[in-house]
Amino acid sequence: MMTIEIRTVGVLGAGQMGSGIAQVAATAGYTVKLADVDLERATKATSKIAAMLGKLVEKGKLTAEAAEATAKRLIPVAGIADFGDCDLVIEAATENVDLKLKLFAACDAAMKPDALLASNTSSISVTKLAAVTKRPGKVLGMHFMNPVPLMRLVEIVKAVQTEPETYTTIKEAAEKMGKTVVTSNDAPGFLVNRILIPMLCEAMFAVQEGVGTPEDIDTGAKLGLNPPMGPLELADLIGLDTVLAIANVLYTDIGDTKYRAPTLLKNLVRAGWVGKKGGRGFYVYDEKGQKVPEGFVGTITLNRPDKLNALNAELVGELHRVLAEIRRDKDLRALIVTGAGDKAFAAGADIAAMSTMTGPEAKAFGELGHAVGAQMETLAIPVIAAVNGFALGGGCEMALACDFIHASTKAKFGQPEVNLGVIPGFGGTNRLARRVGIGRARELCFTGDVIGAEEALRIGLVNGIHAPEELLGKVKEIAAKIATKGPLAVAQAKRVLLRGLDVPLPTANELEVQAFAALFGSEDQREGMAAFLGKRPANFVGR
Ligand SMILES: CC/C=C\C/C=C/C(=O)SCCNC(=O)CCNC(=O)[C@H](O)C(C)(C)COP(=O)(O)OP(=O)(O)OC[C@H]1O[C@@H](n2cnc3c(N)ncnc32)[C@H](O)[C@@H]1OP(=O)(O)O
Repeated sequence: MMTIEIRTVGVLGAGQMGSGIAQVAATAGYTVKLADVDLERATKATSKIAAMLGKLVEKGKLTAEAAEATAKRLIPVAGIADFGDCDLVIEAATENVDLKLKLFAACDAAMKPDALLASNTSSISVTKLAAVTKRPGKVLGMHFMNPVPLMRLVEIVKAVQTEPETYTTIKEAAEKMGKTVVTSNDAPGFLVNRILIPMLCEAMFAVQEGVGTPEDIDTGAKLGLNPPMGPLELADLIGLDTVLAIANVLYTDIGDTKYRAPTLLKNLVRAGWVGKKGGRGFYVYDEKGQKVPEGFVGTITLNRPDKLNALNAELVGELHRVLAEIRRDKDLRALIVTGAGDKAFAAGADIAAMSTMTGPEAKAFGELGHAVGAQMETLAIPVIAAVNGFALGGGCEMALACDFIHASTKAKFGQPEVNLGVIPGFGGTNRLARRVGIGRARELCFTGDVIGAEEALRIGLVNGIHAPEELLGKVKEIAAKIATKGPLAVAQAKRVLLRGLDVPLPTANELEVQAFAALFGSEDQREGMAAFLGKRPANFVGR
């Protein structure tokens, strides 16, 4: 039987995998039509690939001429309808069986009869995909590894219906793209994921059962077994949603409980912590995809949930002690303050305790709260409030003493002290006025009104609001991002921003100039600028 000669390759899906496949196919000399849900996405991905090629030129791995010719071979298209002249289409959409079946039927309808159709699926039955087409003999699996341009393997998966000529042609195409081919029959997980996914899940079971930390598990695997990355790092790179989808296919199709997904994996995916692409999985990543070192972000939890974390002398005193300890910790780069339970950050100073206080006792209590506020404001590291519920009275005041506030959508803020015949006593009146303006602060303090998260966002009391289950994760991401920056610079920015509030602008500007100059000559200033010029991420040490 005659087989088609491959000149034009269609790639469906312009995400990480599809873009990688388009890049290696174009580099191999094929004309590549790249499609996604719309032309805009395909065009964006094509530009990104061109930029990647540019980087290879800078690194001396590709000539400028070759990069230009490769980029010219990449054509973004509006959709599947543009695949009519393609000799081979490689589908690289999300790992979802219903979606892939739909896309396969649509590709089949749009493509010329003798063209070949491949799926980059990592687990879905290729036989099932072939069966929805009118060309089942011309269908097979072409499973590239991530990142496609760097990974040498392509796993070719033969559907039951795949004709030998289809296999041979695709194998040659994969080899032309610089890949080594292994061949698998159509079975759940094929060859690579049949081995890999249970291994990744086993590492997750070990975390779930408390056998070891993610760091120890990854280090143990790397140094003991010699793969380039640990199983949890790899799971984060693949995407935890993808790992879960494949684990579910293995479990459902093979029917053996040894393939079940760990609850921990399911929960991380439910939380939206899908790994590197989402900024958080087993590890936290900054916007450049760099892993943020653990231990740089601390969390204080106000922990008296049966009283909605109401602040009595014991709790405020403990807070004072812990903050003094944090001040001595040279490793911390950001601090989060939040409340225990799902109802309150802190519903105020403890009314029962205050109800019997004399004037001097109230003064001492107020001064303790002020001392805590001052500690938070003058720490060298940023303090972020993650307000997970009620932040009333003293609770709102504690949040205001933090550098900035993020809140859950069900958070409530207010200074309701006037209802009790008193006024804020932990710095709330003046900090609230500085945060939201004197008029709004007056209204809140005079009426005792309690406002919701949306209103708090609108008036600038909080910087962002998030679904309750996402709040802490989002705040940790922000703290983790700060932890990657120059600690001395962050500390100076915090100091100048705070002190600048209380002095005339010329004095504030003078403070800024002094702080700016003081940073020069520090290791971090030299490192930050050298890293930029060297086109590499900076590694700040806080000196
Ligand atoms: C020197 C002075 C220093 C600083 C000045 C600061 C002053 C203040 O902060 S004054 C307090 C301001 N806060 C308030 O007025 C809020 C009081 N709380 C409430 O209005 C409600 O609890 C709520 C609307 C926040 C929630 O209502 P609900 O969902 O119905 O919960 P409960 O009321 O049943 O609360 C559960 C539990 O927590 C106790 N609790 C709540 N807030 C406080 C508080 N501020 N002080 C002491 N205890 C508090 C509440 O009594 C319940 O306890 P029991 O289950 O034992 O009854």
